[in-house]
Formats: sequence, structure tokens, C-alpha cells
Amino acid sequence: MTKARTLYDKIWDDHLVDMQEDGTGLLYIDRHLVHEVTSPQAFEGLRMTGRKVRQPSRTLAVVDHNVPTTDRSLPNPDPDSVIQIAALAKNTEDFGIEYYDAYDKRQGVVHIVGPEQGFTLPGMTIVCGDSHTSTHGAFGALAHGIGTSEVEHVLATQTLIQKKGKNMLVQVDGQLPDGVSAKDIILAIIGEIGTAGGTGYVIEYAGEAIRALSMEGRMTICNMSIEAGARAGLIAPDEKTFEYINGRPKAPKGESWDKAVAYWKSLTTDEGAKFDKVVTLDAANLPPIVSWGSSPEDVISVQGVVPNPDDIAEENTRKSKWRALEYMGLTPGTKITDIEIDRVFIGSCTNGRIEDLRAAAAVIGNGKVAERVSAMVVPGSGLVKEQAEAEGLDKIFKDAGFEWREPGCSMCLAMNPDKLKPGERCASTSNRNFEGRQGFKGRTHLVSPTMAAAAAIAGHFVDIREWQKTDA
Ligand SMILES: CC(C)[C@H](C(=O)O)[C@@H](O)C(=O)O
Ligand code: SF4
Repeated sequence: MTKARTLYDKIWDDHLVDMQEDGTGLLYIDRHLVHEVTSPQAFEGLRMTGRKVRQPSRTLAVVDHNVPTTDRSLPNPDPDSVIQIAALAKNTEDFGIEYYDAYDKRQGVVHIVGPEQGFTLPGMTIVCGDSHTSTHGAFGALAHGIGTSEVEHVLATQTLIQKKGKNMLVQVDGQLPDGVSAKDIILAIIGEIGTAGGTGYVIEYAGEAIRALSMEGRMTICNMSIEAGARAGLIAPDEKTFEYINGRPKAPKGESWDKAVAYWKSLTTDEGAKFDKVVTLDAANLPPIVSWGSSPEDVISVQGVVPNPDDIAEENTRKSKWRALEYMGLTPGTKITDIEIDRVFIGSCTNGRIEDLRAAAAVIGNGKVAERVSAMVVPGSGLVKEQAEAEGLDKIFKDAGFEWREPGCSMCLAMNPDKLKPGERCASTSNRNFEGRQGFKGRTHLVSPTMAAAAAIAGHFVDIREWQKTDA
């Protein structure tokens, strides 16, 4: 009898080109996504050694981090971004790679664009010089974030050197209560296992609550696997996955589609396969989550209070959590719902998809963005933007006083003019609340799209479960 394997084991085995005695493997890479930040030196490396891109058709480039989200017919105000963007245009042209520039409606955050185009498919190995490549694992693909020297290696050889990670299962049972979303699940998991909890592992998410999620929700979960320290996140593909992919521009068609689906159906963890670590979570008891510190593990229920670091026995952790509170300008014991905010950012590869915008818009009703708040919605891609506009969501946002922007990474990491000012406090649907992430001395609270939209209107955090009741 063959050994029972996990989904990760299967994809690994199917792509292994060579295995050294020390456990170093060489993996064939099916898909390579490229953006402007981590690719310039890689292309330069190819040029200097006179090499070509091994399989240009397996590579797709898009500009996302540096693009302005304001009117793109106006000159880009940031000279560094202009250089960065021009380099990607030239490199993709010189090396024959398909490229979505800032004027292409398929442009957007790379991890939204890949799935949207059907470039991301189950069972594939997918890489990108970007940590949130883990997003693509929602399709049952083994998706690694890689560094710039590895980008060069993949461009030149279509392979990647990797040591195999360990298998972790995160089992999420039960049904999510109303108002609680995929974002709350993943924030709760990171709160539970910590930002180093996934180190050395590839996480497979399973269980009733995961199966019940849409593809958008599954992407939100896998997206943040990296914030738990994991190498990648995976969810076994199912009918929802196939339905999402079917008909996308780069998805297989006709006979190839049938063959592909037959293979994709084999992409599940075998009964009896061994996981090195198992974590369980009950979705039925999950509240909406808000982060209070400067790490994605610093999370608490919206009904909670800012924790007291003095309760932590370990000295270094205690000190670092005190520092986080100081940075965030918060005092232990403050009710989360009493924290007032200045800015709201709805967008990013975590929560910038159509379903996220629908959820956020549905919360608004006739509400208006609070006087003290400035709020923006940045669709994850041009296609998300187009769809949202077709549904009239842009109008709901604009009428309520939100800014409606062009697609890109935007204030997720502030590599463009969208930044917090020092001391400003933001309810953000993105994935990182590190110091300075959204602007120098800016303060980030990670939340779900509905929690962000409701906070924009209330001017402080609110429990979305109660909000829905009072707004009805
Ligand atoms: C700029 C890029 C390399 C970076 C990443 O790797 O994730 C960015 O996307 C981020 O989210 O911090
Ligand atoms: S949206 Fe944010 S997390 Fe995603 S790729 Fe862009 S900067 Fe990174």
C-alpha cells in the first residue's frame, strides 16, 4: 500500500525534479508572478549574464505597490515610483513577459490578479517575490513567497531550490456566526499560535467553517498564513474552486478542462496522512477580532479591552508588548469599542476583492463617514473596481463620504502617496500592523471589511454583530 500523503506532500512530489542527500529539493515552478518591487535586480542579473527567461508564458507581471490610486491621467507625483514602474515595463518588454500596466483594467494587486485571470490553478507550484503569495494556496496550489535572488533563479530556470517544510493542519469546525468572517478566523488563528507558530510548516486549513467559505474568504485565510510564520497555506480544491476558475481567461478549456478537473479532484489529504502539528478552532464561538498592537498576533475580541502586558510572565515579551502599546498610544483596560479612529482603509490582497467590498457596502446603509474620519476604498484590481461599479457599490461608498480609488496596494504598505500621518489611527482591512507600515508613526488596527466600514461611520470600533441588529 502506498503511504498516505497530505495535500502538500502530493504537490511537492509532483513537482520534485531532484532531491539531494541533505534534503534540498529542486521544484519545478508552474507559475511565476512578478511585480515592480522585487524584480529589477533579478532582471538585471539575467542581463549581466546574458540569460533569457526560461518560460516567459509561465510568467505574468503586474504593477501594484507603487502606483498612485488617484487619477492616473495625471503625472505620478513620486519620482522613485516612476523609475520603479518604468523598469518593470522595460524588463517585461525586453524579456517577452506579459505585463498589465497601470492603465490596463486587469491591473491590480498581484495576488488578486493571478486568481482572477485563471493563472492560479489547483495543484500548481506558484511563486512571486512577495510574502503574500501564500494567498494562492486557497486554490490548493503550493504558493511560496521568494526573495529577489530566487526570482532571478526562477526566471532563468523555472525551478526553485527548497527544503521540504513540515505539515500542519488547522482544523476550523463549526459555523461562523453572522458578522464574523474569514478575516476573524485567520486573526484568531494567529492570535492563538503566534507569529512564529507556523515557522517551518506548510499549513493546510480544513473543517466545516473553511469548506463553507467562498473562494474570496479562503484567499483571505491563506493570505495571512505568512503572518503566522508559515511557508505557505493550503486549502483543498472543491466544487467552489472549480466554479470560480471555470471560464477565466487563462483557465483550461474544453477537453483540457475535464482532464484538469479530474486531476484537481485528487488533490486532497489522504485518510490517515500524518500532520506534524494540529491546531483546532471552533468557528461557532468566534467574535469579530481587532488587533491592538504592532504584530498580527496582538488580537482581541471587539468586546474585549486592551490587555495589560504586566500579565505576561516572560520578560522580553512583556517589554515588547509594552512598547507596542506605547507605539499605539493605548492604555491597558481601554474598551476596544471606545478606541476612536482617524482613518479607514478598505482594500489590499487580504480584503480587496468584490465580496469584501460588497460586505463593507452592505453595512453602510444610510450612514455617513464620521466627521473625525477620513476613509478610502481601494479595489484590489481594475476588474474588481469595474464589477463594484456595475453593482453600484462605488455610489454607496461615495455617498457615505468614502473616497473611491484606483486599484493597487495603496495604504496597505504606503509605498505610494496613500499614507497615515504620524499618530493617526487606522482601521484597516490589510494584513500587517507593524510599526510604520501604513506611514511613519501611523497606528494600524487590523479588522474585517464590515468592521472597518462600521468603524468609519461610528468614528470608533463597534461590534458589527450589534450594529447589524440596530441598523435593521
Ligand atoms: C514589497 C513586498 C516585497 C512585500 C512583501 O513581500 O510582502 C509587500 O508586498 C508587503 O506586503 O510587505
Ligand atoms: S496589498 Fe499589501 S500585503 Fe498585498 S502585496 Fe500589496 S503591499 Fe503586500
